[in-house]
Amino acid sequence: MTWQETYQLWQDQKDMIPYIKSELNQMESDPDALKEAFSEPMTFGTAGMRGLMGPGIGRMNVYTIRQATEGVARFMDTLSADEKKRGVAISFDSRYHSEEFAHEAAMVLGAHGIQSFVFDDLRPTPELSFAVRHLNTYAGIMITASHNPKQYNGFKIYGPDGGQMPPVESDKITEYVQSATDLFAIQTVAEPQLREDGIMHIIGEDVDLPYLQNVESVTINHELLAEVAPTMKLVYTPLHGTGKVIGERALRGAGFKDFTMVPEQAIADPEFPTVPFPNPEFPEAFDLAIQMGKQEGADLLVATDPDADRLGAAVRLPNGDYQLMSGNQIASVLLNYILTARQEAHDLPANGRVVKSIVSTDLATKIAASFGIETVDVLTGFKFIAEQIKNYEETGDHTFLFGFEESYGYLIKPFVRDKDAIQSTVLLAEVAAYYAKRGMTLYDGIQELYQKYGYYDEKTISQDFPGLDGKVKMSALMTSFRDHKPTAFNGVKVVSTEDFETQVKTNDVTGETSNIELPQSNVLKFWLEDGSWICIRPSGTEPKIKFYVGTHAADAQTAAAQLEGYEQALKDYVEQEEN
Ligand SMILES: O=P([O-])(O)O[C@H]1O[C@H](COP(=O)(O)O)[C@@H](O)[C@H](O)[C@H]1O
Ligand SMILES: [Mg+2]
Repeated sequence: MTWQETYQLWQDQKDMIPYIKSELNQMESDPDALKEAFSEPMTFGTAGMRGLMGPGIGRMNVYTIRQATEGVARFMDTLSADEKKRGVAISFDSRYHSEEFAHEAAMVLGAHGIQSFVFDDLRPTPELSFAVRHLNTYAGIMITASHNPKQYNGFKIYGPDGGQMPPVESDKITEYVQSATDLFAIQTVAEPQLREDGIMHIIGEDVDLPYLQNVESVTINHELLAEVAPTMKLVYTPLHGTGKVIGERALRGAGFKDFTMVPEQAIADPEFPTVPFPNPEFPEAFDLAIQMGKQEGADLLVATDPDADRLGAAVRLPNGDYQLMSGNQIASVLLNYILTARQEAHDLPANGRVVKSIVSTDLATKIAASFGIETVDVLTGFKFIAEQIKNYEETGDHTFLFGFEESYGYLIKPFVRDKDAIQSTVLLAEVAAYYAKRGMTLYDGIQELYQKYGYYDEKTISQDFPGLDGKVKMSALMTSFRDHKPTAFNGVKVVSTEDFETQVKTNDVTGETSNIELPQSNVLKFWLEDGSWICIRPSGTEPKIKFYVGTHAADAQTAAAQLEGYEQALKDYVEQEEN
């Protein structure tokens, strides 16, 4: 079907939901938007299905939510009766239509006789992952577009282990989703009926409490907490999202009493009115927290994204200014603290493993190695970290110690199988307390690690490519990197290249090749003669290409200069290829 035919089909629908109908009418004057919305269906990317909201098969709306859930339901219809009976846990964030989409999903599942357990109000993504495990449901659905701009929404899908489904599973679901071709014929059962029949259940405090108990279990040094936590000054911002209730309770539970929430940002608001993007990766996310921190004299500022799986932090410097920490830095201090504590307690398993993505800092690998612990690199997407944990559990070969991604995602304990900004906030506050006791800040802590292991510096640069046209351009740029493969960056030779699409690693000096044992993905990683690396991949959650650079040196200035040189070389290359 051409996009025009699909569009016509939508226009011809007699009983379309009125607000979607009027949005459709408004789109008429914008042929580009129409083409984009009606050309290609939504697909599963790094973190489920995510896209702009609006009418069309390529947009997030009630009909595409019904279609995605119908896919899940058809898949569950193929399970054994016992498995199917376990049902699906559902949560949602503070975005426009999130609650509505969550309830639509329950109504579609209900039409298949599948039980749903829906949160009574917004809850974080990690709590949904926890709920799947705690309630022993067979799947989970989280309605969120995480930190994306307000026009977006998404559908994260979880398997029985509580992890986001890896490609093999999500491809299976996709087949079922695609089999539901008539979006307007998908059956739903009204909510009152579902509740009366005991098919739809509302959950809330009954999951909050055990989740918070588990969160408390990530704290390590209770003596230290009793001494330092009550007087440590913190500022917390949930950036208008789901962290507000749970985050506060988690911090209090760990003994942190002296903290303030940024009041404007403690209001769940789909407009995200106080930030350009509700993403702790962007320094602007900290503007209000910094103002408040200065008023309160706070030691530590923490920010979680709208679905509370990402965590950013800033620490007070002696001059009263605040220093933002990167995801890699936060992960490094957390990891070092965990390994040190476990070693001191003679509780560091020899088969322990740290799991991180291929675009995250090698400092972690170095820290872990100094404790005799191996680090495993996986593709971008926390689902791949969850997949490792599941494997370790099934085989008993390894013990999960810590997982993280540079994009502000960390997991300490596997009672959640996705990145968890709530448990990470609590442990990071404890680590801050530990340094405070030594007269240091978290920032001093990372400097100490650099002194010991070398200065690691990383940067992620994104270039936006919106629209259908953007997809073509991104693909052309990736092709350029393959066809006109750079041989050096800033005069430093490329010594090996990993192409995760062909799953081949090439030694560029000898020409030897070897296989990459990771799933296929459109990612390129160039390794340079000095141990630095440059990685390029289209984002799976936003219309952009991400360029990652990682380097290290014996001192901070050299590392920063190297990073700058590689960034410039990369920009020059892209500019040249684009012209
Ligand atoms: O957006 P979130 O917080 O759900 O996070 C999601 O997207 C991030 C960015 O992915 P990409 O680089 O493909 O855009 C991933 O690192 C993460 O694992 C995934 O859960
Ligand atoms: Mg998120």
